[in-house]
Order: sequence, then C-alpha cells, then structure tokens
Amino acid sequence: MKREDVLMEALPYIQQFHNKTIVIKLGGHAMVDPVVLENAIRDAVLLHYVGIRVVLVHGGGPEISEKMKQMGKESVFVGGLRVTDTETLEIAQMVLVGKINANIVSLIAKCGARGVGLSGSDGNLILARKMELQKVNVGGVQKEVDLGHVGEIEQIDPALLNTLLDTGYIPVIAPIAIDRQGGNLNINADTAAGDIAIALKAFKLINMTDVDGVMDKGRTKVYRKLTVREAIDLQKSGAIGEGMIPKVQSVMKAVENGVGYAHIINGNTEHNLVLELFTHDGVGTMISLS
Ligand SMILES: Nc1ncnc2c1ncn2[C@@H]1O[C@H](COP(=O)(O)OP(=O)(O)O)[C@@H](O)[C@H]1O
Ligand SMILES: CC(=O)N[C@@H](CCC(=O)OP(=O)(O)O)C(=O)O
Repeated sequence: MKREDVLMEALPYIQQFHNKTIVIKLGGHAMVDPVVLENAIRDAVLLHYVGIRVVLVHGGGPEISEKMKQMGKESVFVGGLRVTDTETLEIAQMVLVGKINANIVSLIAKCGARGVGLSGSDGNLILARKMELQKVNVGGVQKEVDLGHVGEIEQIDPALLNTLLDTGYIPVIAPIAIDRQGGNLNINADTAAGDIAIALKAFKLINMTDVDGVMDKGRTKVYRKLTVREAIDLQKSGAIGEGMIPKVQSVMKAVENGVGYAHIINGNTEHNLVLELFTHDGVGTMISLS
C-alpha cells in the first residue's frame, strides 16, 4: 500500500472518533519492556492530538508480584484476583501509584502531552467495598476464601475525569479504590477500566495485554470477533484461564452497559493501538453485543 493510502485509510476513523472517549487499559504484561511501553504511550498521545478523549487505566500485576517476591511474599490469585493482605496492599500502592502511574505520566510529558496521575481515591473516582468471600474448589471440596483488601466497585464518579478531559489532560488511573471509611482497596485493573468506560459512556474500551486476543482452549487460534453469548460459552467451556477472566468479564459488562466497542489486543506488538483504531481490519479480538 502506498504511504498516502495508509494515511487516507485513517481519515474516516479520525472523523468518527473525534471528541469520542476511548478508555485504554495497559496491562502489566504489556509494560514489562520500557521501549514497548513508551511506544504505547506515544500512540496514546497521537490519539489525543487527533481529538480523541483518551483515558489510560493501568495494571502492574507482574511488578507487584516481583516486589512481593523480593520481600519474601508469595503471590496467590483466586479467579484472577490477588489475595491482598495489609502488607500486600501497601506493596500494590507503592508499585501502582508510586511507580507505574508516575512513570506513565512522565512518558506522556516526554511524548509532548499533559498527563495527570490519579488513583481511585482522587475525587472519589472509584468507590468500592470489600469483596465478599469467594467460593473456590480445592481438591473437589468447595471452600470460601477471604481475598483481604480486594475491592468490589460500588460506584465510579467520572466528574474529575470529565473536567480533566475537557481541559486537555490525559488522565492516568491506578487501580486502587477508596471505601466509605476512607480506606484503600486493591482492584483488578481490567474491572476498573471497564467500569470507568461505562461511567464515561465511552465509545471504545481497548484492553492491551500480552497475547493477540482471546484464544481457544488449545491456544491455537485467536478469535477476531466474539459476541457476548459466544464469550460466555467460551468461559463455560473452560477456555478462559486466569488473567483473561477479569478481561473478558469487564469487556462483556462494558458492551452490555452502553460502551460501543470493546477490544482485547496485544500491547507488546508495536503500534497495535493505532492499527486497531485507524485500519479497516483492526487487530485482536472485538467483543460486541451481537
Ligand atoms: N483464552 C485465553 N486466551 C488468551 N489468553 C489467555 C486465555 N486464558 C488465559 N489466558 C492468559 O491470560 C494472560 C493475560 O492476562 P494477564 O496475565 O493478567 O495480563 P495483563 O497483565 O495484561 O492484565 C495471557 O498471557 C494468557 O496466558
Ligand atoms: C485485585 C487485583 O488482582 N489487583 C491487581 C491490580 C493490578 C492489575 O490488575 O494488574 P494487571 O492488569 O497487570 O493484571 C493486582 O494486585 O495484581
């Protein structure tokens, strides 16, 4: 394809997305390589300058696990959620708010835009309550597990985000919530991104991870398109494993609650974000209502 054709292919999309809100979730596994991360941020800044209201929600699971390991703590996940005792919550806050969030804001500045780092406590953005006990199957026996300081989102207040977007900032959100007693809770970043997309009535939710999309049980093929029904069937068949569980759940919830389109794409492949948005074929898996 000629260079001018590539640019012209983007035009209808640029027109369609102008002034629309797009929530991008940057997964921890797509941020391991600093060069890959910087490229993703540069893409996000490009979207900002073509008139898209860009909101970034980031994870950082692998870095939290690494820090826990350094401190002699083992990471335990139940249904894709980290069991979070008091010390783990402190580590998660340190890594997510203190390190990753601040780094993304700096990269946005380096790429020529203005980012504002937030956690769910800022402006009561993510109000949550402690998650109820989770049922798990241990050797055929049903057990109830307390996940500790893990939150279930009660309410998203998008007021601060809208103010920032209206004034030309790119909000960058760490998945730490506030509860009614002023305490903090650890939230899965996929769930946070999905609920934020719903509250902002986003046009698109794009979840960037380390695989090319949702795959079959044998991990031999990537589904390019899944309806909510098909995604539920895939879940029931056991094809969706840990890590992918909260992603699929959050994108299904998003499209069921007014978000136009939801995508799970590979954030480790350079410029996948712009390819998804500005080319006919797109990339990754698109999840839609029907
Ligand atoms: N059906 C599936 N299709 C693709 N990936 C899957 C599937 N089931 C489980 N996974 C796993 O989910 C992982 C992505 O989740 P996760 O590690 O939590 O990423 P992130 O850090 O981006 O949130 C993939 O690397 C893959 O190992
Ligand atoms: C409750 C819970 O599991 N919180 C996550 C928050 C970070 C996250 O979700 O990071 P990724 O997007 O990289 O997986 C955690 O502690 O790992």
